Amino acid sequence: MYSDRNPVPTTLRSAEAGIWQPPNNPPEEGVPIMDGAVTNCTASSYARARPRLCSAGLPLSAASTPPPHMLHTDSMILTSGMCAALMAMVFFAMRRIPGMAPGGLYWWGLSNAQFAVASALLVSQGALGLALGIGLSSTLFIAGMAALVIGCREFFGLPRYTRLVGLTALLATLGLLYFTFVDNQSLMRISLVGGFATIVLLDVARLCLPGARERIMRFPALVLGAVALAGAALHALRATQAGWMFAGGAPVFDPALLMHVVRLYNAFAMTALAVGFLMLAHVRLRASLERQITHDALTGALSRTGFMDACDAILKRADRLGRPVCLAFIDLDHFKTINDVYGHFGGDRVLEHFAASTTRSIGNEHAFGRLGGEEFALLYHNMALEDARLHSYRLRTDIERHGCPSDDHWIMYTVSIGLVERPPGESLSALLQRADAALYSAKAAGRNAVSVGRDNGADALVDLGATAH
Ligand SMILES: Nc1nc2c(ncn2[C@@H]2O[C@H](COP(=O)(O)OP(=O)(O)OP(=O)(O)O)[C@@H](O)[C@H]2O)c(=O)[nH]1
Repeated sequence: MYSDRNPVPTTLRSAEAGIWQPPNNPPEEGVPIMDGAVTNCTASSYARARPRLCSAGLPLSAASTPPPHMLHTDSMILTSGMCAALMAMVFFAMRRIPGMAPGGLYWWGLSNAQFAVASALLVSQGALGLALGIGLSSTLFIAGMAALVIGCREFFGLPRYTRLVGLTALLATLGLLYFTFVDNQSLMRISLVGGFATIVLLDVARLCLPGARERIMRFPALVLGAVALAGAALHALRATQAGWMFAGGAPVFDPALLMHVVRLYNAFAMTALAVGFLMLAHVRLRASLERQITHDALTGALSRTGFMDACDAILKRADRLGRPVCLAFIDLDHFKTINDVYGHFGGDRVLEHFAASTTRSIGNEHAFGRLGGEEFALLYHNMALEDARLHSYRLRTDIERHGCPSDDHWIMYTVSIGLVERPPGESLSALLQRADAALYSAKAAGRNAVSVGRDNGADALVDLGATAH
């Protein structure tokens, strides 16, 4: 039935591919949609070809209604545009959560808003004409892609290169406008937009995939990387083929089919990328909230809650493996006086200095936390009493000798430490009480001291510093 003089109508060819294109919504001007005689079908030639649907045995009513098993590209683009609009609202709303503002959310919101408008323009191209339908929607698509990659760079804490990305997007847009209004060349438009999308998606994949190394980011990072890589491959293929055809080469893949696949990909990817970014933002928000609960904001040491949780885990492990555990209760001496002399800010510097010095002096397997004010605790895991006493002694003497650097002077301060070893099976609260009692002894003995508490409740004061009084 079909020949070079009477080629297969687009609807039927697309139907073979499982993709339905409504006959009264012609493909982009000048895009070759058929092999054989009609190699450069325009809207008008498409309109001329339309009656052949009927002569091909397909009634017009059937041709204008998508068969139920096929995909309707315009509906998909419109649906994904609506999803993009919703996602934009979600990103802008999330941005208001404290601490989330510099996480790329503004750019992702902007990008989704641009995709939403671009989708609406794209599906209305029949009614809006070339300028708004193709020109503006492609411009918005380019701008959305630029915002997407800037958001990614900001999220991962890298330089945003806003000017470079913006300049590249501007050049692509100028080329697009030239090949729309000055020299109407759809193949060059496809090349430009596809080339720009390829670069952006490759960069997004390059930025996201390393995030998969972090356990909590693995899933969204892999999803984003895979979607971006697939998109980069598709856009690169279409852009290369369009450039090749512009240079006079014959198409390797069916251009109409490729166009539909890319459009379907874009419709799917807009939502997939937005959901992926949302998952990344959620992971970041969760980690930040967890850190706020488990860590002290001023010193970076574990908070009381974080310390208790870490102690529970360490004690369970120690019981299971039969390992020794010691607990040191540490209090900064005369801290009220430090505040009075150096101000609250000076006192804060001392707290930060002590936490940093202690953290530096212990490994990751021990737990160190700020229990409140100027009180800290250190749980030594897999360390017998003598080693823990030596560490406590060194910590006390280092603090006493070096003090805390401040603007133009040193704030000298000391610490008192109560140390106990845990007999197997002792509860955390009992251990804490004994360490507190040992600390009380160190304070009572004049401060700047390490007091070791014994199992039977007696304290053995083992070391007093030079400045103790
Ligand atoms: N700068 C600063 N001061 C704090 C902070 N939290 C608690 N403080 C102060 O720490 C001081 C603790 O004073 P005290 O409990 O009397 O203890 P002290 O002066 O260290 O005396 P001793 O423990 O007996 O040596 C109080 O003045 C609190 O205001 C903080 O986060 N920053």
